[in-house]
Amino acid sequence: MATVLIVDDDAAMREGLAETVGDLGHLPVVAASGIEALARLGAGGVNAVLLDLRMPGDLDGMATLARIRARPEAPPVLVLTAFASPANTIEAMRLGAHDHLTKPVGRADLAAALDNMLQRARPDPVLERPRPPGGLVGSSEAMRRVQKSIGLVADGPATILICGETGTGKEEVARALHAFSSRRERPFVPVDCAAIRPDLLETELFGHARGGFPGATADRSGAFAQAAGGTLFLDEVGDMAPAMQAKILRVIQDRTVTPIGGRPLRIDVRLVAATHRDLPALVADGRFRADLYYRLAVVPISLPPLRERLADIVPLAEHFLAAFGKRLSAGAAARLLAYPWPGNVRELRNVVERAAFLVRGGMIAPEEIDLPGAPPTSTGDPDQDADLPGAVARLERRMIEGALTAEGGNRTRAAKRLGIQRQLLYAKMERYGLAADEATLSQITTDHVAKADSENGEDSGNIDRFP
Ligand SMILES: Nc1ncnc2c1ncn2[C@@H]1O[C@H](COP(=O)(O)OP(=O)(O)OP(=O)(O)O)[C@@H](O)[C@H]1O
Repeated sequence: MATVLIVDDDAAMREGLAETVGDLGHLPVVAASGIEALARLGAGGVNAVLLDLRMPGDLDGMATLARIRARPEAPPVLVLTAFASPANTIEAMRLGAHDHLTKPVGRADLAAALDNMLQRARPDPVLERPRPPGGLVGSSEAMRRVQKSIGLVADGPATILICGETGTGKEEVARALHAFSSRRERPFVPVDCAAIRPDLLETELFGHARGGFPGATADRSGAFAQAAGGTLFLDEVGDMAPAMQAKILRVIQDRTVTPIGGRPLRIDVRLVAATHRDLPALVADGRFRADLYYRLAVVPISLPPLRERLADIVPLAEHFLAAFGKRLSAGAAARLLAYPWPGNVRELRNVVERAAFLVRGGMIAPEEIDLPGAPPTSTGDPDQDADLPGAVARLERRMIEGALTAEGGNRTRAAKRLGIQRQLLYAKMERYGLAADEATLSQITTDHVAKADSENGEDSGNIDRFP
């Protein structure tokens, strides 16, 4: 049995969590604020902490997390929030959170997280001022995994390899790695290795000395020197010619670069590389050096294509439209959800920005979304749209929202009402961005559901207690 400190300013949530922690065989102790939590920790004996992020007062959840993790022998901290954002996910992981879960947290998820955190604690607290918010939009499971990885590795020295189809946001991830690292005040220098002629790439990366080759009339610093103290982003590294691959490998091994015709310089640069190619396949074909691959892929981060993270489509579109002060209609959102996005986020951005430029009103209608191969069809009433996948997606989303509302947020009963398995309901909620839909779910309180559950005599092992 472990002693688990629950820190939440919401009494109902605190008590609901305490009950579940007790049911799971542990001893819950509660604190209503960060100050109270620190005082309780000072008394000793706490094995793990469940921490709400959004708390009033000077010591909010993030500051409390930093203070807890700065303690000697800090217990592991699981962050729970109804307001997950890319920035607070990355920041919490960077500050040493064991994990970052969005409320509602199901009993099974809580049990698994507690088991896991009680088995191993992460040391190495990092105490620094808050970071700028990242530009990485997305709350799909895949994107949250990426955000957590960024938080875990941003401050370290490891070389990162980001893989993903074109337009999935690899450069955006590289920028977030830099923005959340201790190097953020220093330059972030991107170099697109595929866009620069092979014979010019060496100068571009390493620079040259005056007279280093005919026509070199002055010294020129390369990208490695320009990124000193910061991050060098080598995009499309899979397109690099073999000779250049050998040179980059040498730079990584020796931590020095030699400008053409110049003397070796020691460098302090964090290297982040990206490719849309299948590098292991290129290695197998002998077209990419295996030794360089292993040096680059110390920490691999994989970005799935947008069609596999449907929950990100509407938030991304809204994010791009917000710059124009415009919004998506439900019908337009349904059309975006039904399209496969071969060009990924870049294509989505182009499509919605084109609509924003061309539409005078504040709301983008379905027929104003111009998608390749899908003739715009609408009478203006979303229900009259002729595109079947869009209409089906819209109906499905509406039915799920209706069932969740009717069942007070209880997913087990909502799934029953809809006649589908609970797992399928979860998948669909994720797909339509309903899992993170605060408006729908965060208003439903713990005791409301706990009461409904007890009235219905549900098996508590199957019930999500924290809607
Ligand atoms: N998660 C995200 N949040 C906000 N904007 C994003 C996100 N992902 C991608 N974008 C935007 O989509 C566009 C394409 O992203 P990016 O250039 O990072 O993709 P990429 O994978 O590096 O593309 P390529 O393979 O062509 O180099 C950019 O305008 C970027 O700002």
